Amino acid sequence: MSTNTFLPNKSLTIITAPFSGGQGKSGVELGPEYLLKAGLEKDLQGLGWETKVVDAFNGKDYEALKNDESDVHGNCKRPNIVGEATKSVFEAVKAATEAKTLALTVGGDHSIAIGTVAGTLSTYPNAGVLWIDAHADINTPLTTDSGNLHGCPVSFVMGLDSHVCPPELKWVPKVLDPKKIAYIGLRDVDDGEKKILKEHGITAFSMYHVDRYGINKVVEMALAAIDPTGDSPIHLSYDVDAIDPFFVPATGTPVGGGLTFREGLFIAERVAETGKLIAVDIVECNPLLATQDSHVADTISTGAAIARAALGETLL
Ligand SMILES: NC(=[NH2+])NCCC[C@H](N)C(=O)O
Ligand SMILES: [Mn+2]
Ligand SMILES: [Mn+2]
Repeated sequence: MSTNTFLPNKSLTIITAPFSGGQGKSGVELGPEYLLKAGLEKDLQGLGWETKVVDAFNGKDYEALKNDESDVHGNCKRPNIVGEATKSVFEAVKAATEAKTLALTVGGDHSIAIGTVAGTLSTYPNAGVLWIDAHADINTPLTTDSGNLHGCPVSFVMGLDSHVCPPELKWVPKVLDPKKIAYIGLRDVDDGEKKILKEHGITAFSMYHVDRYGINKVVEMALAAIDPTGDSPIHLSYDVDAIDPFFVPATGTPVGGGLTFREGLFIAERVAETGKLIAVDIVECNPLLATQDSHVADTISTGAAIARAALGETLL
């Protein structure tokens, strides 16, 4: 029995997506390995979930392909491997959700959410997306300054500036309605992204709003925005850099002034409580960016704690 509206059983597919091609730094592909080594699967079984681990890439190693200098299209870096890897992630999430299991995808950088969000929406077209992040990740091939595709996943699933979409990403279904996403934790949003958020009327709560209203009110407002009628499944896409670098130091694009550890966990706890969560992404843990040993343990244990909270761990 499950207390989840959309799942007949507490059945979970853990999808590993060891991918770093959405940005330049090595190490974020080790996220899944570190989280699993820390006991994530056992912990989730302990919460009553029947688990299965699936490698989205079937053993294919994208790291060796990362240095191909010809893999560029306009401003976008490595569209070829991002296109291929995210397509595999899409298939894995689609299969997991179609099989009526909850899809927990462990990254990897946030570009993999091109595949996770598209996969979720293919099974549940009216799903709402909660995007927890310091960044909006809604740059398009035209607005991106860095060229890193982990800064662009939301724009691809929305189909923004699709006339300049790299050929390798043309497979991405343009399925995300701007009304069906809400952000929490923003504090480093590029000018072009601010314009997009405004133009499309996208619900976005920055750290200012967290301070202004408190995390509880912000989560309520975010949930109400993506699911006004109360019957949408929820996809939680969680970039660990939403949480302050004091707690999560080992991540590629840390930004100060973030969520506290408790605020970060509360979001996951509250989403679990809705009984409507059908997919989770945990991304951007990069153990190689630690400058002291405790940084790895802090970052990985926070990522694991978010996953456990989202899957029903409570304090009492
Ligand atoms: N998933 C992330 N950590 N994204 C960071 C993106 C940073 C910046 N806005 C960019 O587009 O490059
Ligand atoms: Mn981020
Ligand atoms: Mn992100």
